[in-house]
Amino acid sequence: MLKPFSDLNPDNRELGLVADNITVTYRNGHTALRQASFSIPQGSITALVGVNGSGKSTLFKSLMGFVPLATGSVSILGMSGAEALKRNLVAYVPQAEEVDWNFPVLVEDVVMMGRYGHMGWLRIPSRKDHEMVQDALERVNMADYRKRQIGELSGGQKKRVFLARALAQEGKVILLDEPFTGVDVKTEDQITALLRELREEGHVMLVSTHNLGSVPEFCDRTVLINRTVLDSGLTKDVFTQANLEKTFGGVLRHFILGGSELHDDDDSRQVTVITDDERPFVVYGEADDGASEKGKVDKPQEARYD
Ligand SMILES: Nc1ncnc2c1ncn2[C@@H]1O[C@H](COP(=O)(O)OP(=O)(O)OP(=O)(O)O)[C@@H](O)[C@H]1O
Repeated sequence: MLKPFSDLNPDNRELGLVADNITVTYRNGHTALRQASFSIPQGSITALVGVNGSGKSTLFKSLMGFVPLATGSVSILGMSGAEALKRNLVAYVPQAEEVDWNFPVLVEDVVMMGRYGHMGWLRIPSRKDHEMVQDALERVNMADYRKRQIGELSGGQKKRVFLARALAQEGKVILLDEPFTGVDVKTEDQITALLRELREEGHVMLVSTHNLGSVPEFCDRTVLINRTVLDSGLTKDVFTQANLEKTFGGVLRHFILGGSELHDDDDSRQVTVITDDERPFVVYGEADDGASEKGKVDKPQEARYD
């Protein structure tokens, strides 16, 4: 079990993650994020949603201190971003493409890397470090794989190992860059169940995803991004059809099923399927009904491309 937030100043327990007016310009002069601001409280899961190249990974890198800020600041659990990173409070689960899977390292060694910040400079693991690694692997159901080479695992298993590394680190803020890409539905469900548990324990999670259908299912908050923050807040307020169309523009696939394709009577209701090519976001109701039922479908069949 992870430690409670007892080591934090009691005045700061409510504060989660605040990005205030942050701008990131890469060395080639490209500004990937401009004046982006949002805030999320503790005990929440926030979806980070935007098209390819909209700056999601750049935002994660700026929160991790991997790229410098041209403007603005980051505050984490009431302290500066730099202080929170120094105190090992922020854990990062990278995109699969960012990891060199040919590097010969065992699963348990990857998870032990999460403990480095808790060890002395000789990096000799203590009994507690070994216990934390074992607990973390058990929590993601990967304990049986701990002596396996990381490169030999499936995509979903690798994701779970990196999630275990974040747990072993005891990060209070966990940044997950596309944790569901290349993952089957069972693993996705396991990961979302774990994220829900971590939310109950008060963690702050920011999850980038193209899996639009899963956002209303488990993310209580949403940040919409396209080189800046377009909107942020509670998912029920922000994750609307109109906002998604604004965020994705023409990139999104958009199907509408209605009339005789859906009903054998004169029912006027229709199903709107919005997809970024992973699991779609489905809106059911009258044509202009913003308060429609929302859910997921695995595969839109016989859909008319709109
Ligand atoms: N190291 C870099 N140097 C210069 N430009 C970069 C660098 N990394 C990313 N970019 C550019 O910044 C923009 C944002 O990229 P980023 O990787 O943050 O997008 P993303 O939203 O994570 O995309 P995806 O959904 O494809 O993962 C893109 O135009 C990208 O080409």
